[in-house]
Amino acid sequence: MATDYIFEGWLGHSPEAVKGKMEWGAFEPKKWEEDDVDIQVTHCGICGSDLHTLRSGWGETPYPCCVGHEIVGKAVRVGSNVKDIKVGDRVGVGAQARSCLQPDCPECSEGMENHCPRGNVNTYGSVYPNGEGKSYGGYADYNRTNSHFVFKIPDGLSSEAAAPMLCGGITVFSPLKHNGCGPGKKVGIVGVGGLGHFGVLFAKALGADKVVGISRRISKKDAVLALGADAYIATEDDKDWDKTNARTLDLIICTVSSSNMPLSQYLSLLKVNGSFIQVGAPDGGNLPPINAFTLIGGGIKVGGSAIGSPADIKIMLDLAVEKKVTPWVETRPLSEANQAIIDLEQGKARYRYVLVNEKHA
Ligand SMILES: NC(=O)c1ccc[n+]([C@@H]2O[C@H](COP(=O)([O-])OP(=O)(O)OC[C@H]3O[C@@H](n4cnc5c(N)ncnc54)[C@H](O)[C@@H]3O)[C@@H](O)[C@H]2O)c1
Ligand SMILES: [Zn+2]
Repeated sequence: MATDYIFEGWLGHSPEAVKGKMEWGAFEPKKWEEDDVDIQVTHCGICGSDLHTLRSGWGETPYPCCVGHEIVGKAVRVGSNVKDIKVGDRVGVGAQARSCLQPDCPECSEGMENHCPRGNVNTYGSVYPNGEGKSYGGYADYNRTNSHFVFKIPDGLSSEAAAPMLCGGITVFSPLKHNGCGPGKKVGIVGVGGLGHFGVLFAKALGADKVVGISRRISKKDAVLALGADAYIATEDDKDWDKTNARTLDLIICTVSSSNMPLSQYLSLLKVNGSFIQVGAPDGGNLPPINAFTLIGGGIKVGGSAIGSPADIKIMLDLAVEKKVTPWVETRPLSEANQAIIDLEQGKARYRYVLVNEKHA
């Protein structure tokens, strides 16, 4: 197989990159190992995390950094240890590129690689252990990732639909699945952006009785109902929304990453024994304070969730085919990635931008 391609992509060199200042350039992928797959990238979704990382919102990013962790493309080089992927297969990579995968790791050996506390490497902006290099994401021509975190894309899914599922989709699918979303349950999704729109789609696909989209303005109502939500709450436009809807939901998934969101009011929407799962990740990490009596009096639980395991990603992709889950995607040329991140920051995406690599698609 030919291995004479070069790794090039959009590189952020400083926090200014988030203002549309990424520059095209070459990068050195991780050192090749026989567990790896090289992917000729055709599609890459734009996740809110790309913006946090470009601006060093979660701590100093190791620039230069090529973001993008919703990658789909063609396998062009496959290591000799890799069993289930062939050259030519259509494959994808999400937000995780490595975990320790050791038999004595409770998380890895029990299918929770996404929570592995040692040797975890993000698809971009991480440093591999043992001098293998840095990780670089999918706003690029090629990507190199350990095959444990490379997924075959089922025939029933288009590449532009599958790409954003690999981070945006799994990040809501996993907490929905693990917190009882299904028949008989009423589920709220707070923040209807990329993740939130997947929250509505997957809560319906999992069979929830009622799915409520919760966002700030009334202007998104028709679109969110068209996505499949049964009801909509506009927290800045509906008067007394928290009182009218108090104790109506079994589960809330919150995708908002603002440190001053009305958290106590969101919690008041939960029934006794209800769960609130935070997936939005604010710059700096802080959420608004929670009053103990809100938790005690309401008998509610607050938790968090990180992306999803490889096993859950496969289950999600199969469910998406079976239930014909169709994300609302707007494709943008990879050459215009800088404008696309500006537009996402300004809230223009409806609901996920997917970059298409004109050279390979
Ligand atoms: N937990 C994880 O593993 C994980 C994985 C992926 C992304 N994330 C994080 O999730 C967050 C959302 O990512 P995304 O890709 O959906 O971003 P996005 O920009 O597509 O969507 C965010 C949405 O939240 C809305 N919003 C912002 N402030 C709000 C507020 N105060 N009230 C209600 N809505 C508000 C915005 O209008 C937007 O629609 C980001 O912080 C991202 O880093 C976490
Ligand atoms: Zn992401």
